[in-house]
Amino acid sequence: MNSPTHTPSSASSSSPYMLRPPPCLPHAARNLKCPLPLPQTISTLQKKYSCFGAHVEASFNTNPLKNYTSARCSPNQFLNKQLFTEGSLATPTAQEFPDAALVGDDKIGVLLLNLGGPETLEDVQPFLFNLFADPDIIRLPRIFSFLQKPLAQFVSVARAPKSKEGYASIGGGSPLRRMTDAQAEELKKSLWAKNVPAKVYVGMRYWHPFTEEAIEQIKRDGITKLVVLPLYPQFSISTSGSSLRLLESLFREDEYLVNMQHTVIPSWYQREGYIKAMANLIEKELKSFDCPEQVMIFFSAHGVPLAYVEEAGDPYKAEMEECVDLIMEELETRKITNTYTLAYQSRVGPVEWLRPYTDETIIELGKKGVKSLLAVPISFVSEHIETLEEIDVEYKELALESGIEKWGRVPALGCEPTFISDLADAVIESLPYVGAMAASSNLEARQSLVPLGSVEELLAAYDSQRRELPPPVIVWEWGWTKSAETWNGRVAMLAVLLLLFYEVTADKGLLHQLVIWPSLR
Ligand SMILES: C=CC1=C(C)c2cc3[nH]c(cc4nc(cc5[nH]c(cc1n2)c(C)c5CCC(=O)O)C(CCC(=O)O)=C4C)c(C)c3C=C
Ligand SMILES: [Fe+2]
Repeated sequence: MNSPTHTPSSASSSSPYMLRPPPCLPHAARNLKCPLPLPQTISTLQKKYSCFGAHVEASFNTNPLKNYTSARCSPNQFLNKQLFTEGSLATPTAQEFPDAALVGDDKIGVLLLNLGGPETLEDVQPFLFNLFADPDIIRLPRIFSFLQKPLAQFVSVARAPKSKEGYASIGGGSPLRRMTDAQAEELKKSLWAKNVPAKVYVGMRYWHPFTEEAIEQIKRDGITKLVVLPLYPQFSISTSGSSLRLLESLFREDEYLVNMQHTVIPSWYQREGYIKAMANLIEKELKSFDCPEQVMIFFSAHGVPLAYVEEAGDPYKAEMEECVDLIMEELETRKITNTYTLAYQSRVGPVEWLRPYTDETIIELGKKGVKSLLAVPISFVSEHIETLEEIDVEYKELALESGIEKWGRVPALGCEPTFISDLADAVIESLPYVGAMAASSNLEARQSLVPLGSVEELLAAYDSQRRELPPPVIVWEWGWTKSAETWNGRVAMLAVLLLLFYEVTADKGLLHQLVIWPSLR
Protein backbone atom coordinates (compact mmCIF):
# COMPACT_ATOMS: atom_id res chain seq x y z
CA MET A 1 0.00 0.00 0.00
CA ASN A 2 1.23 3.47 -0.74
CA SER A 3 2.11 5.49 2.22
CA PRO A 4 -0.17 8.50 2.20
CA THR A 5 0.93 11.76 3.60
CA HIS A 6 -0.66 14.56 5.50
CA THR A 7 0.27 18.08 4.74
CA PRO A 8 -0.56 20.35 7.62
CA SER A 9 -1.32 23.94 6.89
CA SER A 10 -1.72 27.12 8.83
CA ALA A 11 -5.22 26.08 9.82
CA SER A 12 -3.66 23.91 12.46
CA SER A 13 -2.77 26.38 15.12
CA SER A 14 -6.22 26.88 16.59
CA SER A 15 -7.58 23.46 15.76
CA PRO A 16 -5.37 20.57 16.71
CA TYR A 17 -6.83 18.34 14.01
CA MET A 18 -6.70 19.39 10.43
CA LEU A 19 -7.44 15.95 9.16
CA ARG A 20 -11.13 15.41 9.20
CA PRO A 21 -11.08 12.18 11.07
CA PRO A 22 -12.04 9.04 9.25
CA PRO A 23 -13.57 7.68 12.39
CA CYS A 24 -14.49 4.26 13.43
CA LEU A 25 -18.07 4.45 12.41
CA PRO A 26 -20.52 5.62 9.82
CA HIS A 27 -22.33 7.66 12.46
CA ALA A 28 -19.26 9.74 13.01
CA ALA A 29 -18.60 9.83 9.29
CA ARG A 30 -21.96 11.47 8.84
CA ASN A 31 -20.81 14.31 11.03
CA LEU A 32 -17.82 15.03 8.90
CA LYS A 33 -17.79 18.22 6.99
CA CYS A 34 -15.47 16.63 4.44
CA PRO A 35 -17.62 13.70 3.40
CA LEU A 36 -16.13 10.26 3.65
CA PRO A 37 -17.51 7.58 1.41
CA LEU A 38 -18.52 4.32 2.99
CA PRO A 39 -17.95 1.75 0.28
CA GLN A 40 -19.69 -1.59 0.41
CA THR A 41 -16.62 -3.75 -0.01
CA ILE A 42 -13.39 -4.18 1.87
CA SER A 43 -11.14 -1.76 0.09
CA THR A 44 -8.49 0.78 0.40
CA LEU A 45 -9.19 4.19 -0.96
CA GLN A 46 -6.61 6.76 -1.71
CA LYS A 47 -8.23 10.10 -1.16
CA LYS A 48 -7.24 13.70 -1.12
CA TYR A 49 -9.22 16.06 1.01
CA SER A 50 -9.08 19.74 1.48
CA CYS A 51 -10.42 20.63 4.88
CA PHE A 52 -10.22 24.03 6.49
CA GLY A 53 -7.32 24.87 4.28
CA ALA A 54 -5.45 21.70 5.14
CA HIS A 55 -4.69 19.36 2.32
CA VAL A 56 -4.89 15.82 3.42
CA GLU A 57 -4.05 12.70 1.57
CA ALA A 58 -4.87 9.51 3.37
CA SER A 59 -5.87 5.98 2.68
CA PHE A 60 -8.95 4.57 4.30
CA ASN A 61 -9.54 0.93 4.92
CA THR A 62 -13.16 0.09 5.00
CA ASN A 63 -14.56 -3.19 6.08
CA PRO A 64 -18.29 -3.75 5.76
CA LEU A 65 -18.14 -6.71 8.12
CA LYS A 66 -16.99 -4.44 10.85
CA ASN A 67 -19.02 -1.51 9.73
CA TYR A 68 -16.27 0.95 10.27
CA THR A 69 -13.73 2.92 8.39
CA SER A 70 -10.21 3.08 9.64
CA ALA A 71 -7.42 5.23 8.39
CA ARG A 72 -3.89 4.32 7.63
CA CYS A 73 -1.67 7.29 7.46
CA SER A 74 1.88 8.18 8.05
CA PRO A 75 1.32 10.38 11.01
CA ASN A 76 4.75 10.55 12.52
CA GLN A 77 5.78 13.45 10.42
CA PHE A 78 2.32 14.90 10.72
CA LEU A 79 2.16 14.52 14.47
CA ASN A 80 5.62 15.76 15.10
CA LYS A 81 4.85 18.85 13.14
CA GLN A 82 1.42 19.15 14.64
CA LEU A 83 2.39 18.58 18.17
CA PHE A 84 5.82 19.97 18.42
CA THR A 85 6.13 22.98 16.16
CA GLU A 86 3.95 25.37 18.05
CA GLY A 87 6.91 26.49 20.07
CA SER A 88 5.76 24.77 23.22
CA LEU A 89 7.71 21.62 22.72
CA ALA A 90 10.56 20.61 20.52
CA THR A 91 10.94 16.88 20.06
CA PRO A 92 11.25 15.92 23.71
CA THR A 93 13.33 13.12 25.07
CA ALA A 94 12.52 10.84 27.94
CA GLN A 95 14.94 12.77 30.14
CA GLU A 96 13.22 16.04 29.39
CA PHE A 97 9.84 14.70 30.42
CA PRO A 98 10.45 12.28 33.21
CA ASP A 99 7.00 12.41 34.70
CA ALA A 100 4.50 13.76 32.27
CA ALA A 101 3.26 12.68 28.91
CA LEU A 102 2.71 16.17 27.66
CA VAL A 103 2.02 17.25 24.15
CA GLY A 104 1.19 20.92 24.01
CA ASP A 105 -1.34 21.31 26.76
CA ASP A 106 -2.33 17.68 26.48
CA LYS A 107 -1.25 14.75 28.54
CA ILE A 108 -1.52 11.63 26.46
CA GLY A 109 -2.31 8.26 27.98
CA VAL A 110 -2.57 4.82 26.45
CA LEU A 111 -4.77 2.31 28.23
CA LEU A 112 -3.92 -1.32 27.45
CA LEU A 113 -6.88 -3.58 28.14
CA ASN A 114 -6.38 -7.22 28.91
CA LEU A 115 -8.04 -10.16 30.60
CA GLY A 116 -5.92 -10.60 33.71
CA GLY A 117 -5.07 -13.87 35.37
CA PRO A 118 -4.67 -15.31 38.86
CA GLU A 119 -1.20 -14.74 40.26
CA THR A 120 -1.46 -17.42 42.96
CA LEU A 121 -3.61 -20.50 43.44
CA GLU A 122 -5.65 -18.65 46.07
CA ASP A 123 -6.55 -16.11 43.40
CA VAL A 124 -8.07 -18.72 41.09
CA GLN A 125 -11.59 -18.93 42.52
CA PRO A 126 -12.10 -15.15 42.97
CA PHE A 127 -10.65 -14.63 39.48
CA LEU A 128 -13.14 -17.13 38.07
CA PHE A 129 -15.92 -15.41 40.02
CA ASN A 130 -15.08 -12.10 38.33
CA LEU A 131 -15.01 -13.81 34.94
CA PHE A 132 -18.35 -15.58 35.34
CA ALA A 133 -19.99 -12.53 36.89
CA ASP A 134 -19.41 -10.73 33.58
CA PRO A 135 -22.62 -10.64 31.52
CA ASP A 136 -20.47 -10.76 28.38
CA ILE A 137 -19.25 -14.21 29.45
CA ILE A 138 -22.46 -15.59 30.92
CA ARG A 139 -25.38 -13.67 29.55
CA LEU A 140 -28.53 -14.54 31.45
CA PRO A 141 -32.01 -13.68 30.30
CA ARG A 142 -32.81 -10.20 31.57
CA ILE A 143 -35.34 -11.40 34.13
CA PHE A 144 -32.68 -13.61 35.68
CA SER A 145 -29.94 -10.98 35.74
CA PHE A 146 -30.20 -10.70 39.53
CA LEU A 147 -28.86 -14.26 39.62
CA GLN A 148 -25.63 -13.33 37.84
CA LYS A 149 -23.52 -13.09 40.99
CA PRO A 150 -24.95 -16.15 42.78
CA LEU A 151 -24.44 -18.16 39.60
CA ALA A 152 -20.88 -16.84 39.24
CA GLN A 153 -20.21 -17.89 42.83
CA PHE A 154 -21.57 -21.34 42.19
CA VAL A 155 -19.76 -21.89 38.89
CA SER A 156 -16.45 -20.47 40.11
CA VAL A 157 -16.44 -22.68 43.21
CA ALA A 158 -17.28 -25.71 41.07
CA ARG A 159 -14.64 -24.98 38.43
CA ALA A 160 -11.84 -23.81 40.72
CA PRO A 161 -10.29 -27.24 41.44
CA LYS A 162 -9.86 -28.05 37.72
CA SER A 163 -8.52 -24.57 36.96
CA LYS A 164 -6.18 -24.69 39.95
CA GLU A 165 -4.67 -27.90 38.60
CA GLY A 166 -3.93 -26.12 35.35
CA TYR A 167 -2.38 -23.07 37.02
CA ALA A 168 -0.39 -25.31 39.39
CA SER A 169 1.12 -27.06 36.38
CA ILE A 170 2.37 -23.76 34.91
CA GLY A 171 4.10 -22.64 38.09
CA GLY A 172 1.20 -21.66 40.36
CA GLY A 173 -0.20 -18.64 38.52
CA SER A 174 -0.71 -16.81 35.26
CA PRO A 175 2.21 -14.98 33.64
CA LEU A 176 -0.22 -12.48 32.15
CA ARG A 177 0.37 -9.55 34.49
CA ARG A 178 4.14 -9.77 34.21
CA MET A 179 4.01 -10.02 30.42
CA THR A 180 1.46 -7.24 30.00
CA ASP A 181 3.48 -4.93 32.28
CA ALA A 182 6.55 -5.65 30.17
CA GLN A 183 4.60 -4.89 26.99
CA ALA A 184 3.38 -1.62 28.51
CA GLU A 185 6.93 -0.61 29.38
CA GLU A 186 8.25 -1.46 25.90
CA LEU A 187 5.35 0.34 24.25
CA LYS A 188 6.06 3.43 26.31
CA LYS A 189 9.73 3.35 25.28
CA SER A 190 8.77 2.92 21.66
CA LEU A 191 6.31 5.83 21.80
CA TRP A 192 8.90 8.11 23.39
CA ALA A 193 11.44 7.07 20.78
CA LYS A 194 8.90 8.12 18.16
CA ASN A 195 8.53 11.52 19.86
CA VAL A 196 5.19 10.80 21.48
CA PRO A 197 5.71 11.05 25.22
CA ALA A 198 2.73 9.09 26.45
CA LYS A 199 2.03 7.29 29.70
CA VAL A 200 0.94 3.69 29.32
CA TYR A 201 -1.52 2.06 31.73
CA VAL A 202 -2.66 -1.54 32.12
CA GLY A 203 -6.30 -2.26 32.91
CA MET A 204 -7.27 -5.90 33.41
CA ARG A 205 -10.87 -7.07 33.20
CA TYR A 206 -10.86 -9.85 35.81
CA TRP A 207 -7.78 -9.44 37.99
CA HIS A 208 -5.21 -6.94 39.20
CA PRO A 209 -4.49 -4.30 38.12
CA PHE A 210 -8.19 -3.84 37.46
CA THR A 211 -9.40 -1.40 34.81
CA GLU A 212 -10.95 0.67 37.58
CA GLU A 213 -7.51 1.05 39.22
CA ALA A 214 -5.95 2.12 35.91
CA ILE A 215 -8.70 4.68 35.38
CA GLU A 216 -8.14 6.13 38.87
CA GLN A 217 -4.44 6.51 38.04
CA ILE A 218 -5.29 8.13 34.71
CA LYS A 219 -7.41 10.68 36.57
CA ARG A 220 -4.71 11.30 39.17
CA ASP A 221 -2.20 11.89 36.37
CA GLY A 222 -4.54 14.38 34.72
CA ILE A 223 -4.51 12.63 31.35
CA THR A 224 -6.46 14.67 28.81
CA LYS A 225 -6.26 12.43 25.74
CA LEU A 226 -6.61 8.70 26.02
CA VAL A 227 -6.03 5.99 23.44
CA VAL A 228 -7.75 2.76 24.43
CA LEU A 229 -5.94 -0.27 23.05
CA PRO A 230 -7.31 -3.74 23.83
CA LEU A 231 -4.46 -6.26 23.66
CA TYR A 232 -6.56 -8.66 21.61
CA PRO A 233 -5.68 -8.54 17.90
CA GLN A 234 -9.21 -9.57 16.90
CA PHE A 235 -12.38 -8.11 18.38
CA SER A 236 -14.79 -10.30 20.32
CA ILE A 237 -17.79 -9.29 22.37
CA SER A 238 -16.43 -11.56 25.11
CA THR A 239 -13.01 -9.87 25.32
CA SER A 240 -12.49 -6.35 23.95
CA GLY A 241 -16.27 -5.83 23.95
CA SER A 242 -16.53 -6.72 27.61
CA SER A 243 -13.71 -4.36 28.56
CA LEU A 244 -15.25 -1.56 26.52
CA ARG A 245 -18.59 -2.08 28.22
CA LEU A 246 -16.90 -1.68 31.57
CA LEU A 247 -15.16 1.47 30.38
CA GLU A 248 -18.43 2.80 29.07
CA SER A 249 -20.02 2.47 32.49
CA LEU A 250 -17.01 4.04 34.21
CA PHE A 251 -16.97 6.93 31.74
CA ARG A 252 -20.67 7.57 32.18
CA GLU A 253 -20.44 7.81 35.95
CA ASP A 254 -17.58 10.27 36.08
CA GLU A 255 -17.50 13.89 35.05
CA TYR A 256 -13.74 13.92 34.49
CA LEU A 257 -13.98 10.93 32.19
CA VAL A 258 -17.03 12.18 30.32
CA ASN A 259 -15.00 15.17 29.30
CA MET A 260 -11.76 13.34 28.62
CA GLN A 261 -11.09 12.90 24.94
CA HIS A 262 -10.52 9.34 23.90
CA THR A 263 -10.44 6.96 21.00
CA VAL A 264 -10.49 3.19 20.80
CA ILE A 265 -8.48 0.94 18.49
CA PRO A 266 -10.99 -1.91 18.40
CA SER A 267 -8.83 -4.46 16.64
CA TRP A 268 -5.53 -4.45 14.82
CA TYR A 269 -5.04 -7.94 13.39
CA GLN A 270 -4.75 -6.48 9.89
CA ARG A 271 -1.79 -4.22 10.67
CA GLU A 272 1.26 -4.84 8.58
CA GLY A 273 3.67 -4.83 11.52
CA TYR A 274 1.64 -7.38 13.47
CA ILE A 275 1.27 -9.65 10.42
CA LYS A 276 5.00 -9.41 9.69
CA ALA A 277 5.88 -10.13 13.32
CA MET A 278 3.68 -13.24 13.30
CA ALA A 279 5.19 -14.37 10.00
CA ASN A 280 8.70 -13.86 11.44
CA LEU A 281 7.91 -16.13 14.38
CA ILE A 282 6.43 -18.82 12.13
CA GLU A 283 9.33 -18.64 9.67
CA LYS A 284 11.83 -19.01 12.50
CA GLU A 285 10.01 -21.92 14.14
CA LEU A 286 9.59 -23.80 10.84
CA LYS A 287 13.38 -23.90 10.58
CA SER A 288 13.54 -26.07 13.69
CA PHE A 289 11.90 -28.96 11.76
CA ASP A 290 14.00 -31.35 9.65
CA CYS A 291 11.75 -30.88 6.59
CA PRO A 292 10.17 -27.43 7.10
CA GLU A 293 8.17 -27.53 3.86
CA GLN A 294 6.30 -30.65 4.99
CA VAL A 295 5.03 -29.08 8.21
CA MET A 296 1.36 -28.12 8.45
CA ILE A 297 0.86 -24.70 10.06
CA PHE A 298 -1.87 -25.14 12.63
CA PHE A 299 -3.46 -21.86 13.74
CA SER A 300 -5.25 -22.41 17.03
CA ALA A 301 -7.50 -19.57 18.16
CA HIS A 302 -9.39 -19.28 21.44
CA GLY A 303 -13.00 -20.20 20.70
CA VAL A 304 -16.21 -18.36 21.46
CA PRO A 305 -19.70 -19.82 21.64
CA LEU A 306 -21.19 -20.03 18.14
CA ALA A 307 -24.17 -17.92 19.20
CA TYR A 308 -21.88 -14.94 19.78
CA VAL A 309 -21.06 -14.94 16.08
CA GLU A 310 -24.37 -16.13 14.65
CA GLU A 311 -26.81 -14.36 16.95
CA ALA A 312 -24.99 -11.38 18.41
CA GLY A 313 -22.90 -10.49 15.33
CA ASP A 314 -19.50 -10.96 16.95
CA PRO A 315 -16.94 -10.16 14.20
CA TYR A 316 -14.40 -12.47 15.86
CA LYS A 317 -14.60 -15.37 13.38
CA ALA A 318 -14.44 -13.13 10.30
CA GLU A 319 -11.50 -11.22 11.74
CA MET A 320 -9.73 -14.42 12.68
CA GLU A 321 -10.08 -15.90 9.20
CA GLU A 322 -8.91 -12.69 7.57
CA CYS A 323 -5.96 -12.56 9.96
CA VAL A 324 -4.87 -16.10 9.05
CA ASP A 325 -5.18 -15.27 5.33
CA LEU A 326 -3.02 -12.18 5.77
CA ILE A 327 -0.31 -14.10 7.61
CA MET A 328 -0.29 -16.81 4.95
CA GLU A 329 -0.11 -14.17 2.20
CA GLU A 330 2.87 -12.64 3.95
CA LEU A 331 4.54 -16.06 4.22
CA GLU A 332 3.88 -16.67 0.54
CA THR A 333 5.84 -13.52 -0.33
CA ARG A 334 8.72 -15.24 1.47
CA LYS A 335 8.23 -18.38 -0.62
CA ILE A 336 6.76 -20.28 2.31
CA THR A 337 3.76 -22.13 0.95
CA ASN A 338 3.07 -24.75 3.60
CA THR A 339 -0.40 -26.20 4.08
CA TYR A 340 -2.31 -24.64 6.94
CA THR A 341 -5.51 -24.88 8.93
CA LEU A 342 -7.42 -22.89 11.55
CA ALA A 343 -9.22 -24.43 14.53
CA TYR A 344 -10.68 -23.16 17.82
CA GLN A 345 -9.61 -24.27 21.29
CA SER A 346 -10.51 -23.87 24.98
CA ARG A 347 -14.26 -24.36 24.83
CA VAL A 348 -16.01 -24.38 28.17
CA GLY A 349 -19.37 -26.02 28.87
CA PRO A 350 -21.82 -27.81 26.64
CA VAL A 351 -23.01 -25.18 24.14
CA GLU A 352 -21.74 -25.18 20.56
CA TRP A 353 -18.54 -23.21 20.10
CA LEU A 354 -16.88 -22.09 16.90
CA ARG A 355 -15.78 -25.04 14.82
CA PRO A 356 -13.65 -26.86 13.91
CA TYR A 357 -12.45 -27.68 17.40
CA THR A 358 -8.70 -27.93 17.91
CA ASP A 359 -8.76 -31.35 19.60
CA GLU A 360 -11.00 -32.96 16.95
CA THR A 361 -8.93 -31.41 14.15
CA ILE A 362 -5.69 -32.80 15.57
CA ILE A 363 -7.18 -36.30 15.65
CA GLU A 364 -8.45 -35.97 12.07
CA LEU A 365 -5.11 -34.70 10.80
CA GLY A 366 -3.42 -37.65 12.43
CA LYS A 367 -5.85 -40.01 10.66
CA LYS A 368 -5.12 -38.29 7.36
CA GLY A 369 -1.44 -39.01 7.78
CA VAL A 370 -0.12 -35.56 8.67
CA LYS A 371 3.20 -36.12 10.40
CA SER A 372 4.41 -32.63 11.40
CA LEU A 373 2.40 -29.83 12.99
CA LEU A 374 3.41 -26.33 14.00
CA ALA A 375 0.87 -24.86 16.44
CA VAL A 376 0.38 -21.08 16.20
CA PRO A 377 -1.64 -19.46 19.00
CA ILE A 378 -3.35 -16.61 17.22
CA SER A 379 -5.87 -14.86 19.45
CA PHE A 380 -3.64 -13.59 22.20
CA VAL A 381 -0.24 -11.89 22.37
CA SER A 382 1.06 -13.24 25.70
CA GLU A 383 1.80 -16.69 26.96
CA HIS A 384 -1.02 -17.85 29.25
CA ILE A 385 -2.55 -20.98 30.66
CA GLU A 386 -4.01 -21.99 27.30
CA THR A 387 -0.66 -21.86 25.50
CA LEU A 388 1.50 -23.21 28.32
CA GLU A 389 -0.83 -25.97 29.45
CA GLU A 390 -3.50 -26.66 26.86
CA ILE A 391 -1.32 -26.42 23.73
CA ASP A 392 2.08 -27.38 25.10
CA VAL A 393 0.87 -30.30 27.18
CA GLU A 394 -2.66 -31.49 26.28
CA TYR A 395 -2.67 -30.92 22.50
CA LYS A 396 0.90 -32.06 22.09
CA GLU A 397 0.06 -35.31 23.87
CA LEU A 398 -3.08 -35.72 21.78
CA ALA A 399 -1.11 -35.08 18.58
CA LEU A 400 1.53 -37.65 19.42
CA GLU A 401 -1.18 -40.20 20.30
CA SER A 402 -2.90 -39.43 16.99
CA GLY A 403 0.09 -40.35 14.87
CA ILE A 404 1.67 -36.93 14.48
CA GLU A 405 5.39 -37.39 14.94
CA LYS A 406 6.81 -33.89 15.04
CA TRP A 407 5.24 -31.12 17.08
CA GLY A 408 6.29 -27.50 17.42
CA ARG A 409 4.75 -24.33 18.79
CA VAL A 410 5.27 -20.69 17.92
CA PRO A 411 5.80 -18.53 21.02
CA ALA A 412 3.42 -15.68 21.83
CA LEU A 413 4.51 -12.28 20.51
CA GLY A 414 5.24 -10.85 23.96
CA CYS A 415 7.67 -7.94 23.54
CA GLU A 416 8.84 -8.82 20.02
CA PRO A 417 10.27 -5.48 18.75
CA THR A 418 8.46 -5.35 15.35
CA PHE A 419 5.20 -5.98 17.13
CA ILE A 420 5.72 -3.39 19.86
CA SER A 421 6.86 -0.80 17.34
CA ASP A 422 3.73 -1.49 15.30
CA LEU A 423 1.51 -1.06 18.37
CA ALA A 424 3.21 2.28 18.96
CA ASP A 425 2.47 3.25 15.34
CA ALA A 426 -1.17 2.21 15.83
CA VAL A 427 -1.38 4.53 18.84
CA ILE A 428 0.25 7.38 16.98
CA GLU A 429 -2.00 6.93 13.98
CA SER A 430 -5.04 7.07 16.20
CA LEU A 431 -4.07 10.31 17.94
CA PRO A 432 -5.56 12.66 15.36
CA TYR A 433 -8.88 10.95 15.95
CA VAL A 434 -8.97 11.19 19.69
CA GLY A 435 -12.40 12.58 20.41
CA ALA A 436 -14.63 13.47 23.29
CA MET A 437 -17.30 11.28 24.81
CA ALA A 438 -20.71 12.11 23.47
CA ALA A 439 -22.58 13.16 26.55
CA SER A 440 -25.90 14.80 25.97
CA SER A 441 -24.89 17.61 28.31
CA ASN A 442 -21.55 18.09 26.66
CA LEU A 443 -22.52 20.35 23.80
CA GLU A 444 -18.98 21.50 23.20
CA ALA A 445 -17.79 17.94 22.93
CA ARG A 446 -20.54 17.00 20.54
CA GLN A 447 -19.64 19.93 18.31
CA SER A 448 -15.93 19.25 18.35
CA LEU A 449 -14.09 18.42 15.18
CA VAL A 450 -13.24 14.91 16.21
CA PRO A 451 -15.55 11.88 16.37
CA LEU A 452 -17.47 11.53 19.56
CA GLY A 453 -18.32 8.72 21.90
CA SER A 454 -16.02 6.14 20.44
CA VAL A 455 -16.54 3.50 23.11
CA GLU A 456 -20.27 3.91 22.91
CA GLU A 457 -20.33 3.83 19.16
CA LEU A 458 -18.16 0.75 18.92
CA LEU A 459 -20.41 -1.11 21.29
CA ALA A 460 -23.43 0.00 19.33
CA ALA A 461 -21.85 -1.25 16.13
CA TYR A 462 -20.76 -4.62 17.45
CA ASP A 463 -23.36 -5.66 19.97
CA SER A 464 -26.07 -3.05 20.01
CA GLN A 465 -28.94 -5.13 21.28
CA ARG A 466 -26.94 -7.20 23.72
CA ARG A 467 -29.18 -10.11 22.94
CA GLU A 468 -29.60 -12.94 25.33
CA LEU A 469 -27.26 -15.78 24.48
CA PRO A 470 -27.15 -19.35 25.66
CA PRO A 471 -24.77 -19.32 28.62
CA PRO A 472 -21.48 -20.88 27.52
CA VAL A 473 -20.66 -22.27 30.91
CA ILE A 474 -22.24 -24.99 32.95
CA VAL A 475 -20.88 -26.81 35.95
CA TRP A 476 -21.58 -30.35 34.94
CA GLU A 477 -22.02 -32.30 31.73
CA TRP A 478 -23.41 -35.70 30.90
CA GLY A 479 -24.48 -37.54 27.76
CA TRP A 480 -22.65 -39.32 24.97
CA THR A 481 -23.23 -37.15 21.95
CA LYS A 482 -22.53 -33.47 21.41
CA SER A 483 -26.18 -32.70 20.82
CA ALA A 484 -27.25 -34.64 23.90
CA GLU A 485 -24.62 -32.75 25.85
CA THR A 486 -25.98 -29.48 24.56
CA TRP A 487 -29.51 -30.30 25.63
CA ASN A 488 -28.42 -31.81 28.90
CA GLY A 489 -26.50 -28.63 29.53
CA ARG A 490 -29.48 -26.43 28.83
CA VAL A 491 -31.65 -28.46 31.18
CA ALA A 492 -28.88 -28.37 33.79
CA MET A 493 -28.60 -24.63 33.33
CA LEU A 494 -32.31 -24.23 33.97
CA ALA A 495 -32.03 -26.45 37.02
CA VAL A 496 -29.16 -24.32 38.36
CA LEU A 497 -31.17 -21.16 37.81
CA LEU A 498 -34.19 -22.61 39.58
CA LEU A 499 -32.02 -23.84 42.42
CA LEU A 500 -30.42 -20.44 42.81
CA PHE A 501 -33.78 -18.72 42.56
CA TYR A 502 -35.03 -20.93 45.38
CA GLU A 503 -31.92 -20.29 47.49
CA VAL A 504 -32.24 -16.52 47.06
CA THR A 505 -35.97 -16.29 47.66
CA ALA A 506 -36.27 -18.89 50.45
CA ASP A 507 -32.85 -18.14 52.01
CA LYS A 508 -32.36 -21.87 52.49
CA GLY A 509 -31.46 -24.89 50.41
CA LEU A 510 -28.54 -27.02 49.28
CA LEU A 511 -25.98 -24.23 48.98
CA HIS A 512 -26.84 -22.91 52.44
CA GLN A 513 -26.42 -26.41 53.82
CA LEU A 514 -23.04 -26.76 52.12
CA VAL A 515 -22.12 -23.34 53.53
CA ILE A 516 -21.28 -22.12 50.01
CA TRP A 517 -23.92 -19.47 50.51
CA PRO A 518 -24.18 -17.13 53.46
CA SER A 519 -27.55 -17.13 55.14
CA LEU A 520 -29.26 -13.76 55.42
CA ARG A 521 -30.62 -14.73 58.80
C1 LIG B 1 -9.24 -13.99 22.52
C2 LIG B 1 -9.10 -14.65 23.61
C3 LIG B 1 -10.19 -15.13 24.46
C4 LIG B 1 -11.55 -15.32 24.21
C5 LIG B 1 -12.32 -15.03 22.94
C6 LIG B 1 -12.13 -15.84 25.42
C7 LIG B 1 -13.48 -16.18 25.59
C8 LIG B 1 -13.97 -16.92 26.67
N1 LIG B 1 -13.26 -17.45 27.73
C9 LIG B 1 -14.10 -18.14 28.59
C10 LIG B 1 -13.76 -18.81 29.78
C11 LIG B 1 -12.50 -18.80 30.40
N2 LIG B 1 -11.37 -18.19 29.93
C12 LIG B 1 -10.33 -18.40 30.82
C13 LIG B 1 -9.03 -17.95 30.70
C14 LIG B 1 -8.55 -17.24 29.62
N3 LIG B 1 -9.25 -16.78 28.51
C15 LIG B 1 -8.40 -16.12 27.66
C16 LIG B 1 -8.70 -15.55 26.43
C17 LIG B 1 -9.95 -15.55 25.82
N4 LIG B 1 -11.14 -15.95 26.35
C18 LIG B 1 -7.12 -16.15 28.29
C19 LIG B 1 -5.90 -15.50 27.71
C20 LIG B 1 -7.21 -16.83 29.49
C21 LIG B 1 -6.09 -17.20 30.43
C22 LIG B 1 -5.67 -16.17 31.42
C23 LIG B 1 -4.57 -16.69 32.24
O1 LIG B 1 -4.80 -16.80 33.45
O2 LIG B 1 -3.48 -17.03 31.76
C24 LIG B 1 -10.80 -19.16 31.91
C25 LIG B 1 -9.98 -19.55 33.14
C26 LIG B 1 -9.08 -20.67 32.91
C27 LIG B 1 -9.84 -21.95 32.95
O3 LIG B 1 -10.46 -22.26 33.97
O4 LIG B 1 -9.88 -22.61 31.90
C28 LIG B 1 -12.14 -19.44 31.65
C29 LIG B 1 -13.09 -20.25 32.50
C30 LIG B 1 -15.40 -18.04 28.03
C31 LIG B 1 -16.62 -18.67 28.64
C32 LIG B 1 -15.32 -17.28 26.85
C33 LIG B 1 -16.37 -16.83 25.90
C34 LIG B 1 -17.60 -16.62 26.19
FE1 LIG C 1 -11.18 -17.34 28.00
